[in-house]
Amino acid sequence: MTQPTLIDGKAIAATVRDEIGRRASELLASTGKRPGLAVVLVGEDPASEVYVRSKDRTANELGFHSVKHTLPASTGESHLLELIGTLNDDPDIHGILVQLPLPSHIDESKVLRLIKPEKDVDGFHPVNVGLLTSGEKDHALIPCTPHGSLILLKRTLGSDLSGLNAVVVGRSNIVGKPMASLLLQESCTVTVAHSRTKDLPDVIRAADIVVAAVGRPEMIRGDWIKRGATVIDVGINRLPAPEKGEGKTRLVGDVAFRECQSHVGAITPVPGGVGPMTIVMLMANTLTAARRQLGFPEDKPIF
Ligand SMILES: Nc1nc2c(c(=O)[nH]1)N[C@@H](CN(C=O)c1ccc(C(=O)N[C@@H](CCC(=O)O)C(=O)O)cc1)CN2
Ligand SMILES: [Mg+2]
Repeated sequence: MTQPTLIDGKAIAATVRDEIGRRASELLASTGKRPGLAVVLVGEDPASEVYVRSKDRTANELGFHSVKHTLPASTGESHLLELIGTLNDDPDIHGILVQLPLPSHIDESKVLRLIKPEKDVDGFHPVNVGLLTSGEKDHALIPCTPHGSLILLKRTLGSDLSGLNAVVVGRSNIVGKPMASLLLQESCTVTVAHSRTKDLPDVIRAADIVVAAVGRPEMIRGDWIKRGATVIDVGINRLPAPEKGEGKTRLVGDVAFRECQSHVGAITPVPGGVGPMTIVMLMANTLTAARRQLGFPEDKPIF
């Protein structure tokens, strides 16, 4: 049994992060300014708290100006909108991120639409979505998880993905749809599969590239994946793990990892695959946003 290539998201994220650090230092030397990031968390979801802490810490480690706004779950929508307005007007803040999900009494799309598109480092504003889907991605801010996933694919398969059959499983605004747009722009033949797709195993069996973003633990079985395919598992599902002790949990992806090992070409682990890329691409977007706002846009996108 040949071992598949394990796509090491942690190691690849570290190289991207080094490059961001270098470019942030250059920016500081030429403008006296640091990229500024504001991260907003509403509520006490433990996973969101971990992600927000990690974003704030990474920004600080890179020498960015970083502010964290932690608001109680009872925060009213108008209060959150007011905070976004203040951050939109703050010249030291180049990137604004509102951690999702928001509490159910807040209209998520209303909040995301208020963020200035040039500060929308999540790439969720309709202006950025439009730029990405209309083939103007060099002027957009691209959602972090799909952008990071594309970098993992290119580091694994090389920069030319044209003609490959890609199946994206999941049609969310934050992963599935932007991932499909990115792969289409790489001239892949793209299929977006979802909960209503007929004969899902057979659809996936045709794929050279599988991007799994369904949010259902190990839903995609090993025998659905063709020999030699590259698998990007975006799923992060926390399951009880009593074998590790009382109350303990373990993380699994959307793909049954062990069933794939005998025949896939390359696969991302969970954890340690796509997750670390999400955080680092947020830093890349913050740097890009800062350069544009300070009048130093890159000649071409950094990544
Ligand atoms: N505003 C946003 N909200 C959310 C996003 C997003 O991109 N923007 N994505 C997810 C959560 N997320 C970042 O916010 C995120 C998820 C996972 C990881 C990560 O590094 N995962 C690790 C495992 C971590 C663990 O042990 O729990 C890994 O996969 O190795 C980073 C960021 C939803 N919300
Ligand atoms: Mg994400």
